[in-house]
Amino acid sequence: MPLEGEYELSPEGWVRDQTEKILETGTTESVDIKGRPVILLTTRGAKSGKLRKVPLMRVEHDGQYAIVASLGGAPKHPVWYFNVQAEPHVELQDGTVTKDYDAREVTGEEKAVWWERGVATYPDYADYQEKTDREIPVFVLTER
Ligand SMILES: C[C@H](OP(=O)(O)OC[C@@H](O)[C@@H](O)[C@@H](O)Cn1c2nc(=O)[nH]c(=O)c-2cc2ccc(O)cc21)C(=O)N[C@@H](CCC(=O)N[C@@H](CCC(=O)O)C(=O)O)C(=O)O
Repeated sequence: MPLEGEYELSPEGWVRDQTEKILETGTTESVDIKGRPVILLTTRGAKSGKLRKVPLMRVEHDGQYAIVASLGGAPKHPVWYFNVQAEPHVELQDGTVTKDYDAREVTGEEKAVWWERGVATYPDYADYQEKTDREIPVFVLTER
């Protein structure tokens, strides 16, 4: 059951541009970061109830995805992290396909495995973790 409601795009210019391009072209393959693939996550705003669309790096394994709340190694979690904590039902678009997922924050050994997969997909994640004391959270998404 897809998430219903009006959505708002990021106020962050370059992110908004990439999100708009994905929406215009209908595929996440229309954008990339340093040649690495991107997915589009839709979350329910924890306060506004609005749908929030955020592009994230594509980290996939056997049909499951990881979403990494890196925010470039900033000291604070991205706002979408709190949205997903509040409402784990999210939508993820990969290419032209959008499906519903349940998000679960992972820790310990399970997180280590997914973190490696993330760094293998997008090496900058390792640099981001280096530059902050904040432990960068990871959610694993399982299709509903
Ligand atoms: C700027 C802020 O965005 P954010 O949710 O903190 O997310 C910051 C970034 O993570 C987000 O811009 C990502 O898309 C950036 N980003 C990545 N960010 C990552 O963290 N990890 C990635 O792997 C990643 C990859 C990526 C690839 C392409 C691209 O274009 C962007 C990429 C935002 O949208 N704020 C809104 C509010 C958003 C919101 O969810 N509001 C909640 C209220 C939340 C609250 O106040 O508690 C609501 O509606 O209820 C605003 O200020 O109006």
